Amino acid sequence: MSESLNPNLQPEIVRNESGEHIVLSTDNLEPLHTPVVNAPIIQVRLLMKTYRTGEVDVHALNGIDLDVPRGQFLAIVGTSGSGKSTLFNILGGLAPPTSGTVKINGRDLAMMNSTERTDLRKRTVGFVFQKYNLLPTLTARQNIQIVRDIAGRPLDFDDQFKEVLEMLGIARRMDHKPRALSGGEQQRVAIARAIVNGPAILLADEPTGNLDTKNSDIVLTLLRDLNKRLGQTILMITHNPEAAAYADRTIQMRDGKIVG
Ligand SMILES: Nc1ncnc2c1ncn2[C@@H]1O[C@H](COP(=O)(O)OP(=O)(O)OP(=O)(O)O)[C@@H](O)[C@H]1O
Repeated sequence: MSESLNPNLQPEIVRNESGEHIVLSTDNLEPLHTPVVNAPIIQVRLLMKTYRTGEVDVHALNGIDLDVPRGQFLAIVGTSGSGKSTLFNILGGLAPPTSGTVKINGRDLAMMNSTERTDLRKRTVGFVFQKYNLLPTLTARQNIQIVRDIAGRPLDFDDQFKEVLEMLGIARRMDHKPRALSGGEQQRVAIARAIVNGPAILLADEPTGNLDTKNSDIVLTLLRDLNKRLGQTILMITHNPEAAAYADRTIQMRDGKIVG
């Protein structure tokens, strides 16, 4: 197992000397918001994904090259069917490419065994989806805690996570089940769940797709705060140019390629 996946070196949300919460990265145990001039945290080369449906090949990704520097907030826009979700799934280790390479933290996904890929999904990458995907029978607190329990690192909410919950504006909603929360609150619980293991990368697929303008603004502002204050690298898929405006950089996809 590589150093970056050593459980003793996994990213943590900790306090610095000024009492601020910061994220420590896996590979150098430096705060992620300290500029790191070496390799991009995500490096994609000549990525192809072809789906075969009957006799027809669909080239969902058609030669993607992409570098994402550590700590960047990147928006991925593009028309329906342009390959955004396919790219998202491959970057998160949820699906294999047909060819090409993806390196996360300098490690080639294709060279990882299934345990290492599971570790990647549990510790290095956090996911936020359009439909929140909270477990309906659990409270907000339990929805967040379960992720830490699975990783074998039970969470002390008060000590370790309270300020993050305050920042997300959901500290007083922790004992409610999802049905008692608004869509915006559910998405903020989903964001808390996605970052509770201190992942270096947050992948968000249409995180505001089900929200009204007011709640969209709240969620997007929070993502930007996470990026600026905690140094989280964020990749966000969106159809909405106003949402993309919250990011540092926007790439546009068309027909499985990056076109701008
Ligand atoms: N499992 C699959 N089998 C066959 N074709 C697929 C599969 N998944 C995606 N595709 C095709 O691959 C192409 C890219 O799809 P993808 O879902 O990545 O696009 P997208 O940009 O995320 O679209 P949307 O914005 O509508 O979610 C589309 O033509 C789609 O029909």
